[in-house]
Amino acid sequence: MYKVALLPGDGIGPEIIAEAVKILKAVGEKYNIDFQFEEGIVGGAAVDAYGTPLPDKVIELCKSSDGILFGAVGGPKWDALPKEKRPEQAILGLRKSLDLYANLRSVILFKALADASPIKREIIGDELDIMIVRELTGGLYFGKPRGIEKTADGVRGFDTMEYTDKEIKRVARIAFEAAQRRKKHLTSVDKANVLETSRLWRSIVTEMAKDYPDVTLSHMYVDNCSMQLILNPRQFDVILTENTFGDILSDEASVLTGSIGMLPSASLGDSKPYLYEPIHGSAPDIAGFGKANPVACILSAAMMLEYSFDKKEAAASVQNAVEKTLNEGYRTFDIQAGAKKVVSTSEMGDIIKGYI
Ligand SMILES: NC(=O)c1ccc[n+]([C@@H]2O[C@H](COP(=O)([O-])OP(=O)(O)OC[C@H]3O[C@@H](n4cnc5c(N)ncnc54)[C@H](O)[C@@H]3O)[C@@H](O)[C@H]2O)c1
Ligand SMILES: CC(C)[C@H](C(=O)O)[C@@H](O)C(=O)O
Ligand SMILES: [Mg+2]
Repeated sequence: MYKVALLPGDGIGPEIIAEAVKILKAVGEKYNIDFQFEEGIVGGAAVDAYGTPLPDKVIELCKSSDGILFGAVGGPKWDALPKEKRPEQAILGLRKSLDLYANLRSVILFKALADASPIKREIIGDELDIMIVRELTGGLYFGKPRGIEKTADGVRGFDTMEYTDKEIKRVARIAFEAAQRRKKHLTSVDKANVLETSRLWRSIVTEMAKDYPDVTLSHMYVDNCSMQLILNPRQFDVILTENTFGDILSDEASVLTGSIGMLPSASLGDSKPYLYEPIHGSAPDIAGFGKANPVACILSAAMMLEYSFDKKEAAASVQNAVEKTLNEGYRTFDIQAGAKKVVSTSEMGDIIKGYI
């Protein structure tokens, strides 16, 4: 029996979580896996209900679970709140309090979606499989001091970008090991021509490469990487980068696959529970219309089957069901190119479920 904490959040969060649960239940029946689901209120919904985006009882629920499936948080309703009350604190707080320092963002182009990508076919090819390993609990997101303060002649806003050797080593180890299981090529992305944290990052990653002689390591500046992802995406296997760069590069990389609604992620640490979430946000512009693509959330659930429960066959069945659905021409509105039929969020979930 696996206890799964469901944290739907705001906007399209509840819509996509409902589809992922549908798929997990179907997988459970087929592969004889028992799930016990328990829901927690986070983000703007929790601000409205409890006055805080991440209630203590949700952290307790997560700590007592075997896996956490997170939807998305945020929206215009809560944008003017002070930082501690913003819905985004829910996901930032969970990552930090569970020490989930490595975020694996899987960038896979399904063959059927090659025409949904705005990148020319000859550049993107038929298949694309990049793994972005994003550091998740350090850098600008959590560095101190930070703030906004009055000065003699105006106002000053400041953030701190910081990394320790230990923080760099632990996430780099995960990236080297991921490369070992894949095509054995690691690109470490930094801004070592300007930033001190990047210079430390580069020297540590270079030193560590000696322990992974089967992995080819290269370094790339982040500005060049943002260009190379569009110019020649097939050069990449595993990309390792710090928190802010990884946030930006992964949204960019998602476009290669046709839509940000296709990209799942797994947030891992030294101990379980791990957390799984699509890389996209709460998409307030389409929330409530049944237009959200549930695939990123469904594939996040598949990552949970693999990384938290070691159910590789069940995880592969979800991946295959998504592939069959796309091959049959079913599409949500964000990936319409080549569609035989454009379907709603819940119809997409039903069709995928049918192929489990
Ligand atoms: N992990 C999270 O909870 C998370 C991640 C990113 C942004 N956010 C928050 O979400 C809110 C909206 O942010 P944003 O608009 O910058 O980013 P977003 O990812 O929510 O949306 C960007 C664009 O992508 C589209 N999109 C996103 N997911 C989609 C899906 N599954 N199917 C189809 N289209 C999809 C949206 O409609 C929108 O046009 C903000 O409050 C932001 O802070 C939360
Ligand atoms: C909502 C926000 C805090 C979050 C981040 O910046 O990490 C999101 O953009 C993401 O990519 O998961
Ligand atoms: Mg982001």
